[in-house]
Amino acid sequence: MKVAVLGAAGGIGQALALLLKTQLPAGSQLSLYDIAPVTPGVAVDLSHIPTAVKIEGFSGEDATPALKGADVVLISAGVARKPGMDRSDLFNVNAGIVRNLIQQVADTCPKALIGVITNPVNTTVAIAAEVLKKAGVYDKNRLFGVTTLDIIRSNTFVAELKGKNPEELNVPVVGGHSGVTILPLLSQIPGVSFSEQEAKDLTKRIQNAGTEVVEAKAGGGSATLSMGQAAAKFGLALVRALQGESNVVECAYVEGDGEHARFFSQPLLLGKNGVQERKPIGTLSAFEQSAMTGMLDTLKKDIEQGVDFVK
Ligand SMILES: NC(=O)c1ccc[n+]([C@@H]2O[C@H](COP(=O)([O-])OP(=O)(O)OC[C@H]3O[C@@H](n4cnc5c(N)ncnc54)[C@H](O)[C@@H]3O)[C@@H](O)[C@H]2O)c1
Ligand SMILES: O=C(O)C[C@H](O)C(=O)O
Repeated sequence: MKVAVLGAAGGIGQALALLLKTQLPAGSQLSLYDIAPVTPGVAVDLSHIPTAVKIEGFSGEDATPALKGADVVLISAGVARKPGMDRSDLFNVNAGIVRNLIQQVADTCPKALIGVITNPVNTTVAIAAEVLKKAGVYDKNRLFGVTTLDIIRSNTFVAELKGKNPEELNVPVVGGHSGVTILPLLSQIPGVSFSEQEAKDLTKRIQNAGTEVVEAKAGGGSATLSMGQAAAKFGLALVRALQGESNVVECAYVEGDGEHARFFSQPLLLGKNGVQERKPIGTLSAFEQSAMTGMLDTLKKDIEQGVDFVK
């Protein structure tokens, strides 16, 4: 099993690489790539950790050596937000970066499962899909926008509010990954209930959690460590599914049947070929239903922007 991390010298990339070096199954290969010249050094540093995971690092303009034979590709290359910015403000720089890297994935490891972390995820995943389509290798079951951070944040915040063990919670979060498009389904948590006001306030906190970190870091970037953990959780789930483990279910932003929007985050059963089954999002509360209706225009515009960029 080979996992490639693109953007591996960055805040997320280094945290993710550390977690993968220590948690990938024995015998796996971990390949790091970033334009930053330090990347081979990051790999040397991690190589001294005594696990049976072989690691190598590459830098420069060409990601091909890192991508050769990759089964899973996780992409966090790109710029991060500063206070006062929306995720959509990252489009101008990150759209081109994602287009270029996905083109290299299409050329080198077209069958890999791809997890896009780079923001704005609502749009960069649409860019990735269109690039893969143009290259004739698009499989909608193999391309994911990584929204796991919204789930782990929801688990944490719900646990804090309700005195629960966060590790026993798994809050489904559907929609997209920015502002109002992030919709935690708080009504579906077994054994936990919320007043109308609690549900409203908590939903808002989850939607603004990225901004909470951006403001706290005061110009020093956005979430990197919690995102490293989230990306590792998602990447390891893909690996477990590829290895034949059953009942691997994670929420992620994928192309579905278009019932709500072309791309939509929902619970997915993962298998050897990526998405094995798109699970229904279940019954929504009146508040969630209205939030869902309210987000769709924004989400569809975000997707359209990505499609237009590649046209
Ligand atoms: N999906 C999510 O939930 C989520 C969460 C947090 C951050 N993000 C996004 O992840 C991205 C990375 O965040 P970060 O904090 O790691 O940023 P960072 O600046 O710390 O790291 C980004 C890395 O990308 C590299 N890079 C830039 N252009 C590249 C290219 N063309 N090819 C290869 N590497 C390139 C840089 O050298 C840098 O090492 C941002 O877009 C951020 O908004 C997404
Ligand atoms: O908020 C950001 O810009 C980064 C990321 O999408 C997050 O949710 O923390």
